[in-house]
Amino acid sequence: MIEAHNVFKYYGTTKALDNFEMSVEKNAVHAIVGPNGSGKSTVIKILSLLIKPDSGFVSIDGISVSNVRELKPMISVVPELQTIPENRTPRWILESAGKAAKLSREEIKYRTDVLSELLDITADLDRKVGDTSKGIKRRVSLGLGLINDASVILMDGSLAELDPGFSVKFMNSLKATRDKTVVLTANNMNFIDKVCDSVTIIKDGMTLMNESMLSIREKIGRPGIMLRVSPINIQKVESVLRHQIYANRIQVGEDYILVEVDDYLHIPNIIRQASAFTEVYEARQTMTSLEDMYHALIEPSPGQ
Ligand SMILES: Nc1ncnc2c1ncn2[C@@H]1O[C@H](COP(=O)(O)OP(=O)(O)OP(=O)(O)O)[C@@H](O)[C@H]1O
Repeated sequence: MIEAHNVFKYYGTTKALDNFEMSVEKNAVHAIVGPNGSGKSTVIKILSLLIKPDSGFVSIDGISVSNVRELKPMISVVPELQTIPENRTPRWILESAGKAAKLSREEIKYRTDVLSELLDITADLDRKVGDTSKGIKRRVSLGLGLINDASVILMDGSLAELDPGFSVKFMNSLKATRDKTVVLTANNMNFIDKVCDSVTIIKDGMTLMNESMLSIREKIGRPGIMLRVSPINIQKVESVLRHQIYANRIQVGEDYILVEVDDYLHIPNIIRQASAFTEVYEARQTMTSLEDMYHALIEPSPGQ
């Protein structure tokens, strides 16, 4: 639904995007992650039709981003916090945006009510934004991004300052509508893992990875167990475990053994075998996370 291929973008002599590639499926929630200055906002600005790529191809629903007039009604960008007027109420702000989007009076009323519920701002609807918390201001900005019911929602850091519980609930409600494609920038891997359908990892304007969470989970989702054990006989335990066909990777420290397996089913066997030779103080399931994968991609290994 959203395609970006061979995209280059310069600001003067600064190369912000360097052969950038991204594919996002229709109605997916997609995260762009990367270090500061890697080009995330530049991608969002191109999709928001605010700037043009220098070369390459970017399209939404098969329509090139150069076709601004056709694409504009399909896209909504969650505005930056500083654009939210402090001396107005959330109700006034949402209703004014509804009028600007040429919605009917009934639609404005309906959408303001629905959004207040979704954003959990009903109690603050008639207070001046300046008298409310930063979180409420954020929620109002999200409301502005949703008021015209566009099919593509762009969020550049728009979920910052919100408590994680709210962000996950909010995104899940958006996903439940099944008629919105959301592209967001975020750096909380736990949040991305919970709500996103796909991820692009970007560094220095280049795509390091563009994949669905499903295929990422297949790659990283190898279960394991961390055993905290007595140092006595630890080598014996290691040698026994290394002979087990289901123990894929074993890491041993002074007082721990970390074993990766194909299936959680094998974990009781591992605990049993370790307990036969040494004392096991703690057994904890582990899983390589999206965060681990991100750091492995972003941070070059020593010698590189
Ligand atoms: N208007 C501009 N003029 C000059 N250089 C710019 C401009 N906007 C961005 N850049 C540069 O382009 C590169 C990519 O910036 P961009 O804002 O897209 O990165 P980002 O990943 O969103 O960063 P952050 O996480 O810090 O917000 C950076 O080197 C940045 O300094």
